[in-house]
Amino acid sequence: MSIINIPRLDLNDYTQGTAQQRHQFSQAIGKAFNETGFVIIANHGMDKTLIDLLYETVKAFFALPESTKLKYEIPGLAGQRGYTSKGKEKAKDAKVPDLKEFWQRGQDENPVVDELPSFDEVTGEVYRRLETAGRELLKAIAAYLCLEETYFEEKVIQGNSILRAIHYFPIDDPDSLPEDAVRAGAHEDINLITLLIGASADGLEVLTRDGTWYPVKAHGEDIVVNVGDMLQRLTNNKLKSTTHRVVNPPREMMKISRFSVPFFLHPKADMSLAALDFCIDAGHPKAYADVTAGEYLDERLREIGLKM
Ligand SMILES: O=C(O)CCC(=O)C(=O)O
Ligand SMILES: [Fe+2]
Repeated sequence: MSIINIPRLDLNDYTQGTAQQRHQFSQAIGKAFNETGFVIIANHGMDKTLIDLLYETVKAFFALPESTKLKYEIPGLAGQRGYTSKGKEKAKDAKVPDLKEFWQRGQDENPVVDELPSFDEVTGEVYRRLETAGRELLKAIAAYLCLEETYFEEKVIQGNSILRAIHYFPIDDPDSLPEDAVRAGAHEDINLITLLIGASADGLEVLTRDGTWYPVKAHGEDIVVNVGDMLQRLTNNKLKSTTHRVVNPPREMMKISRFSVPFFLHPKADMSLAALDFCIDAGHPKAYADVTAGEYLDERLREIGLKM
């Protein structure tokens, strides 16, 4: 039986807590990121009303006719803004694309959805709240690493973070699917950390160190936060970017859509991902070549089929 410990932490302990609570929060998130790469976070700054409004808005977008959605699929942007249609993105080593379509918004230059007047405002508000929560989490991680608490601040302010609203679309005839087709194939996230707003249905699983898959479920308004490859590179594998996937539901539930909204916290393109000195020693030789976040993002977008 695989043992996996995904602790639930209260972000208020860090943002409003005593010195001791702040220290405990940093140690707990660091330990979890060191062991499994995942935590559940409560009190992240988004209430139920905003999350419900977000899902309502996102569902309304994906319910638009395909021809309307395709107006917002903009060539040359590698899916980094606007709509990405079915069949475009696949996990790096997967043979077939994921069973999903999605919308991505960034810091600025986001296309406006003419058909849904509140779409930009609602997704923009969620973007800003998750960016704020993410910056606090990075402060706690910096403290765990014995860096200045503000180490990540100038690297992520006005960074390339992406809010992605995903629709795992209904499948009317599961027999028509290629054998390996899944909602989201096994992958690691590219960015520093990911903040995932609880999905509308089960399916998210993480790969434990002994090679078994373990379901992750956030309750209520809690969010799931995990380490991405950029933070793993920076810490020379001290913090783990754990493989995860979204499995298909049982056959009879394939007709039901699944929605989720991850926020991929990215730094600015010029941040160096070269391993921190103190993460390299005889037992932990330098594992990765020095690259910038921008170079690394480009390479990864090519691998998943979003960039030519
Ligand atoms: O839909 C989910 O629950 C997770 C999605 C995910 O892992 C991703 O988009 O990177
Ligand atoms: Fe992911």
